[in-house]
Amino acid sequence: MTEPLLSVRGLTKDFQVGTVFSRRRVRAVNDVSFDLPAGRITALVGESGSGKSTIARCLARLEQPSAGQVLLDGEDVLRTERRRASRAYRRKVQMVFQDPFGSLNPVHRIEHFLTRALVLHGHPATTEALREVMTTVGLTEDMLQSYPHELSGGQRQRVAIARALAVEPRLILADEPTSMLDVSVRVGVLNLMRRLRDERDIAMLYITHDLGSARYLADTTMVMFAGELVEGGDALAVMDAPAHPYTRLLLSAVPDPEQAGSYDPAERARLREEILNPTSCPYGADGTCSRTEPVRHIVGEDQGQPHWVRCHLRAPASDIARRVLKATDRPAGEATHDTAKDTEKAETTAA
Ligand SMILES: Nc1ncnc2c1ncn2[C@@H]1O[C@H](COP(=O)(O)OP(=O)(O)OP(=O)(O)O)[C@@H](O)[C@H]1O
Repeated sequence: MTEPLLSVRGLTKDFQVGTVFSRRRVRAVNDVSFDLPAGRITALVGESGSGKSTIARCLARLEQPSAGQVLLDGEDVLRTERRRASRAYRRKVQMVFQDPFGSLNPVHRIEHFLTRALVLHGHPATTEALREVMTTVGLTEDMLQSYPHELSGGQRQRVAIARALAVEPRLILADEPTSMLDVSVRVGVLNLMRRLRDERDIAMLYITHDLGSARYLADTTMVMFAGELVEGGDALAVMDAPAHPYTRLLLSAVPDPEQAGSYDPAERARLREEILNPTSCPYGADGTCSRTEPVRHIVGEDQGQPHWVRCHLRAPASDIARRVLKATDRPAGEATHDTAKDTEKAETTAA
């Protein structure tokens, strides 16, 4: 088995919120570990506020993790580049933001964004280089002279991907890259990501709350709930045989176009009840999962689709590690990220 390109170990992120008089800590990400192999798309799915963007922002070094390791090619960059990421790290790990409108400054032509990315990372911004990167993302060379408002949302997101690609990254962190796009152009961006994986061996972390697109695009899927990873593995295995009550709840919201009546509000209500009901799901009010951490174990072997889940309900009794967790705040409130500022920070804070 080949080494993963990037490994995350025990990643934890706390935010301080509130006023000077009522400071409190919000744990947005708690002890998360996973690998991102080259040439694979890994989807990170979960509802709003579950901590997906915080993970991406920690990996892009826009946020400083509170604890954990981020190993790029086996080297813990949080130790070796403690204060801020090196230029080499930023070149290898690029981020594409959700908002294709906010991430491109309207006063500049497209050529400016790509030239700037190339120059910042030490590549000559030749006409040939610009043409190549535009062609790769399915845009024409004449669009280099356009302003962002002259392009469609889908085209703008392709420019954002082109900007990331210009520096020849090995990992792209794509945070809801299609959620602001019209359905008709979404699939084009998803297909572009797939092509980049296949042709350039790029690793991708695809963050989404759209399970349909995760199923369409991803090789591996990880499910995030309240700051923790609860289930993961082969994308089809997770989607076809979800083991965690929360994954089943998420999937129950996705209608199957080939199956009439597949969106069943009564079934969805039952699943929600299963999560909230202390006798059926320890994530509920009896708090088993907040007192003792469920260990990862494998499910679905009997159906030939093994993947992992962290759930007391699914654990054989012998598997349950009775490790007492520190009391942690659960995520609350809304994140306020400014895409334009983030883009600028991601570009310019290279050491
Ligand atoms: N800068 C911040 N300051 C305080 N709390 C934050 C900050 N950024 C995120 N959070 C909190 O951390 C939690 C996780 O937020 P995050 O944006 O990572 O979730 P998400 O799963 O990406 O949601 P969405 O899909 O809505 O973007 C939320 O409760 C959020 O309010």
